[in-house]
Amino acid sequence: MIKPIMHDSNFLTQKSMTATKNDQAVLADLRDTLTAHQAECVGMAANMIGIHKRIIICQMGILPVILVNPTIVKKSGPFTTKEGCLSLSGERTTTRYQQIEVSYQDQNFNPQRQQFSGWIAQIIQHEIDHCDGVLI
Ligand SMILES: CSCC[C@H](NC=O)C(=O)O
Repeated sequence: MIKPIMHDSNFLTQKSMTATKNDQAVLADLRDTLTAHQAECVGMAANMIGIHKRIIICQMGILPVILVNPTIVKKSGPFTTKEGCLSLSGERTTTRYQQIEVSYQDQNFNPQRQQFSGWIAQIIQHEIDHCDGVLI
């Protein structure tokens, strides 16, 4: 189901909780909502649609990929950049890392560990920050 986008910074700065298999519906809602906003949005975290669970979705090429309970376990190559966010107005300067290694569960809740770099790594870092209540 397409959900409304949250803009309340009190809500968005709270930390999200560990997701479980009971949160399957959130995965579908994130897919539907990202698809509805794909012209202006490359990634979302569940709290952006009102759910404080650690679930993110990132546009990887044409494929939206879901990462459940993602954690950055390694990072290298810091750089400064500007980002926007569907939940905020304007762009803000932030520090990101070129390369990251992420442990997470996939959409079937199977454990995964994967390296990402460049633009996709940047989107994942932005969305994991959302899970921690950190806004750009
Ligand atoms: C560079 S990461 C930007 C991510 C942002 N989405 C919000 O969480 C967006 O503009 O899609």
